[in-house]
Amino acid sequence: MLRSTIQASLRQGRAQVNGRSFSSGSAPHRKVAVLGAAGGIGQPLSLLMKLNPLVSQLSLYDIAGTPGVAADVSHINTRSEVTGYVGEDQLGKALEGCDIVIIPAGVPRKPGMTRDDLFNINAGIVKGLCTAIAKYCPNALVNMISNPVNSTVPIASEVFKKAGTYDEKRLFGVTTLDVVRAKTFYAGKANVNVSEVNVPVVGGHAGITILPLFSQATPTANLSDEVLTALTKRTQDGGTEVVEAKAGKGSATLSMAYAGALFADACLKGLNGVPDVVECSFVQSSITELPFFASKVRLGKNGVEEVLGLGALSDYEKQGLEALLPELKSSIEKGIKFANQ
Ligand SMILES: NC(=O)c1ccc[n+]([C@@H]2O[C@H](COP(=O)([O-])OP(=O)(O)OC[C@H]3O[C@@H](n4cnc5c(N)ncnc54)[C@H](O)[C@@H]3O)[C@@H](O)[C@H]2O)c1
Ligand SMILES: O=C(O)C[C@H](O)C(=O)O
Repeated sequence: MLRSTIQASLRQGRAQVNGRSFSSGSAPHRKVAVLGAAGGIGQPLSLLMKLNPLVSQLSLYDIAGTPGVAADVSHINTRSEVTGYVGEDQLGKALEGCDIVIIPAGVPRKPGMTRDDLFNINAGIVKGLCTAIAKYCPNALVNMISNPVNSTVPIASEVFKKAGTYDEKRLFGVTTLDVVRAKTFYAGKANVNVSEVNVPVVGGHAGITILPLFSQATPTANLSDEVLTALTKRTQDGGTEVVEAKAGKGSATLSMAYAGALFADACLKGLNGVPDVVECSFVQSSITELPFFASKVRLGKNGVEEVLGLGALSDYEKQGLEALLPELKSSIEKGIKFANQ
């Protein structure tokens, strides 16, 4: 995964693509943009994308502060060329020719807020950025990090539909942090090596809409119902745990940058033809009655290659699925309505 790719890059300047090893210079050209690159997530995410040998051009955009971030990151002796863009006038140049656009632009939560409380500010930011994506890089894969993801992804889809550029295979809500948390918390309770753990997390990205499927976790462990309930709640409240610990100074940034870099790396591998790249993501879906849903997704040369089903659920998980559908439905509808106002 990302860690081994980075290690390979640092040691040898080589990248693995589709089972073949390229020197960094001969891996396919890939331009990646980070929108919101000077922020709490944006800065460490820009650093991690600079370390990824699959990226040849790294475009860092924000409304302020990007020249400094770009100058700093650009001194790292890895493959990609870094350019900073600041202000709306430069957004087009930042986006032109992008293969992947990662969006962590927008305000984070403070204690006592829900992700939906961010809607009023972030919905407009996302709408503006997606309008520009439709114009300047309509074929890019979009990795949406800005909250509330359950609404910002539907907003993006409507903006792209209106522009005539919507391709459901290319739009992703980034839910990787939920998977990262579920793996970490599970490994602690199951007493297994965290690097070997896999746990699908489905649904959406807010409170009870986050549904970790610990019944499918590997390596298997015989955990009591009480422990499984506690693990589920901790995963659902992981973001709030960080918001409260930061006490008014924002939400998860470092773990999110890690998760965002993992997901972008998976998208790059898919684009480059690496087989069997599977990650959970909030995408257009028909596996439930809702138009968007997070589940395992197989990534390929055009983005989403296959949305995988939920698999067998425990009774507890079935109840969780029933309980999350109304909230997720209303968040999706809120995003769609906003985009069409
Ligand atoms: N999907 C997830 O799992 C996840 C995890 C953590 C945080 N988030 C979300 O990510 C977002 C960013 O969080 P953060 O901690 O980095 O916030 P931050 O305030 O530290 O950074 C946000 C950045 O966005 C920039 N920005 C604002 N408007 C912009 C615009 N129109 N164009 C480009 N850039 C713009 C700001 O200048 C700032 O640099 C929040 O909405 C947060 O809730 C999502
Ligand atoms: O919790 C938040 O507001 C940020 C993010 O969605 C997270 O899960 O950490």
